[in-house]
Amino acid sequence: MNALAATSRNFKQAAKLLGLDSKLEKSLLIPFREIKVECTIPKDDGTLASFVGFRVQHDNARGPMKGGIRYHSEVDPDEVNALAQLMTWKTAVANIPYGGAKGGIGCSPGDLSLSELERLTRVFTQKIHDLIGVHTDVPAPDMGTNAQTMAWILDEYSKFHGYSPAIVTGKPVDLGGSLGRDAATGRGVLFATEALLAEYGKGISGQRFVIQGFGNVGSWAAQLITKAGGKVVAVSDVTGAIKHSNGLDIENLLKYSVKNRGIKGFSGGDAIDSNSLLTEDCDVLIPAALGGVINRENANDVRAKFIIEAANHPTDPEADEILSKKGVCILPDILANSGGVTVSYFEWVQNIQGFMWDEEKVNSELKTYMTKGFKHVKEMCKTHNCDLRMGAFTLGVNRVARATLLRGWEA
Ligand SMILES: NC(=O)C1=CN([C@@H]2O[C@H](COP(=O)(O)OP(=O)(O)OC[C@H]3O[C@@H](n4cnc5c(N)ncnc54)[C@H](O)[C@@H]3O)[C@@H](O)[C@H]2O)C=CC1
Ligand SMILES: O=C(O)CCC(=O)C(=O)O
Repeated sequence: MNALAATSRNFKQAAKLLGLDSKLEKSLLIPFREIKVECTIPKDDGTLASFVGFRVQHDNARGPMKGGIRYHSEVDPDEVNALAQLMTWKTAVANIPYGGAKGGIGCSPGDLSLSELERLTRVFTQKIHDLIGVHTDVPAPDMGTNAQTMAWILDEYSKFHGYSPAIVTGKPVDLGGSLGRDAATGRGVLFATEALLAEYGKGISGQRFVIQGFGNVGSWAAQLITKAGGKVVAVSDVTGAIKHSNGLDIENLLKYSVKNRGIKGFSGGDAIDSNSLLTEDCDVLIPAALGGVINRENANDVRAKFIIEAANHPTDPEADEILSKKGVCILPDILANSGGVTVSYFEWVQNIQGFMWDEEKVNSELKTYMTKGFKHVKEMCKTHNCDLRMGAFTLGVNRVARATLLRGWEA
């Protein structure tokens, strides 16, 4: 099932549980605005290369639209649409004053030089600068983009609108980025996992984790879980997968992967087939890369007892049903990975106030938001007698629906 069909299906199920009016349901599903732009750049060798960039602004009932920008070869309009919709429900679950948006450019960032990436980012910003804004739509990093990408957007946007650090979050600390944003999604994953395991009388310590993806989210999650006493027994990235039943040395794996642009060839474990990573024996599985990776093809073979969705929409609805029958507990993306956008919110607040927080305050506020989010989701599970995914969807959709009704429609 494609990402948009899957996300819309979850939304519709939540709308049904909430008894939403059908016209309101329809209006919440349709994106506010979909932008598609052509981005042509000269390559370093003088030839031209053309790419297509997207920004989908899904909903702004609760505040400025917010969401990352992805650079990946598989970026397509349906996927960006689904990811924008997920951002709307995610910001509502986190209870931060934002709506949802997402952007992307269909490209392979690993095949572009730094200066080509800079030109591409600047051209994309030129094409969308009058449709984003500090109080309308605030981009951030996602797969294939990082703090440097945000710095280029900030600089290009500021040429048109004057110096505007709050136009993006996840930017370098030297340009007004927040301390703790880099680690925030992984740290939020840790806090959410702790909250979930505590329900089962368990802690991080002693649990065996498998993590798919070793980029920003996966590598931070791995480091923080290890520090908290968990054992990361297998990891994969786009270059390969590696396993060590006594726990991988994450610090050395990170050093190796930075130096070698991937984990392939790391000698501190056994190489395994990337396709088998998700079905490795473990207590907790953390997909932290692409969407749709847990599906009807492999769901039956998943051996984890818990799945923490650090990636966006890693689990297909068909897999959801299979896993539920197997008794696997899934902490859904719109709660599990909301730490990133939550600290993005803290960054935006700091930029607007012109006052920087120390890292301790960022991390402790993040813990408060993640713990509250988990508690509110559990309350919705009780009210609607549903699983955590529907608990999170009903919480998010209900908050957005209430804001929409309160604002009303122009006569
Ligand atoms: N960066 C952030 O703050 C947030 C990211 N997310 C989600 O987390 C996921 C990961 O994002 P980032 O870590 O930021 O991206 P990233 O670009 O920093 O890292 C992505 C990782 O996934 C790996 N990967 C790509 N294809 C793979 C494959 N076929 N098999 C295994 N690994 C593969 C890459 O090698 C890399 O290690 C995405 O789904 C993103 O939407 C969600 C919330 C916030
Ligand atoms: O930090 C943000 O604004 C958005 C992060 C993001 O794209 C996501 O949560 O999927």
